[in-house]
Amino acid sequence: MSTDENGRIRSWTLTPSTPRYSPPAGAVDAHCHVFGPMARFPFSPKAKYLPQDAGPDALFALREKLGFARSVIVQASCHGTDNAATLNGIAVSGGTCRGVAVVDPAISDADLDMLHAGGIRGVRFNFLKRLVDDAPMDKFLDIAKRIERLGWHVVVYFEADSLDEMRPFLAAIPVPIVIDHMGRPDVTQGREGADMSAFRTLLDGRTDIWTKVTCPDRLDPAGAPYADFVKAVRPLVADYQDRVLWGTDWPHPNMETRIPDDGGLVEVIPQIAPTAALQHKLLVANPMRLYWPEED
Ligand SMILES: O=C(O)/C=C(\CC(=O)C(=O)O)C(=O)O
Repeated sequence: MSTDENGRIRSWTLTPSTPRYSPPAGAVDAHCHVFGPMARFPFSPKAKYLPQDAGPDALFALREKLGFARSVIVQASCHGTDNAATLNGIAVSGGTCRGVAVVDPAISDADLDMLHAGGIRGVRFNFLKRLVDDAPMDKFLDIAKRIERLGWHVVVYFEADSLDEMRPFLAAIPVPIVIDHMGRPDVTQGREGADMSAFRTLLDGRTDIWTKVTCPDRLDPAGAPYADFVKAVRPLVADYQDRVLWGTDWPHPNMETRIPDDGGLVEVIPQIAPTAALQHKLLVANPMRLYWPEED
């Protein structure tokens, strides 16, 4: 763990390995964040963690090293509902980033339009109590209805033990849904364990629910090379191949005691998506359809 003299935490490695696996041309990292830089983009007073700066330059350097061409910057809870840092990351990317915002339920239509012009293509609803103080389903549903005209989707972050209470809420959302990190299943239960089975039932209920097959570092307690994650997730990628996304999750918020090697995370890709066709869907075709539909 690295904490600086101001108590700001670094949850990412400064020396990632170069992966042996090379992603296909045009690969998209569909889940990453930027933190600050704080001097320009202060953190929210409600932030549950205070990270060191992890701005667009560091994101782009890592992306280059890992062999990715584009990124989807997901607004992290430490920036609250002020999306300025995310918009800045998109603005300086020369068209190679799009984003997912977190918005105040009272946001105006004009401000939603501004977010769209800035490259935002979805809104994130975070239900993790350790990250946010409240998650009002009725207000989230209202936002989900209001973003339909923009062609956006929602990204929902919850943990496996709350899946049942999420079902009616998810069923009422009128736009495509992307579930972060498969709703955080216990991957040690295996491919047919209770968590994975419940999650598959959710995916089977609607063809426009997508998921990010991300975060072996968060989900597999044994750590690299993440054997349980691979065993549980590979069948999911095969069975739902047109609605899976992959991302680094850099700079790995709250992972300061178990900082992953980003190169090692990339090595997991060919294990969960073992053919070139699956890799192309996971890393190029699927994220392009969702985030750059005009190029599809
Ligand atoms: O980045 C992630 O995917 C996961 C996070 C952080 C997060 O979501 C946030 O700060 O908004 C987590 O589990 O702590």
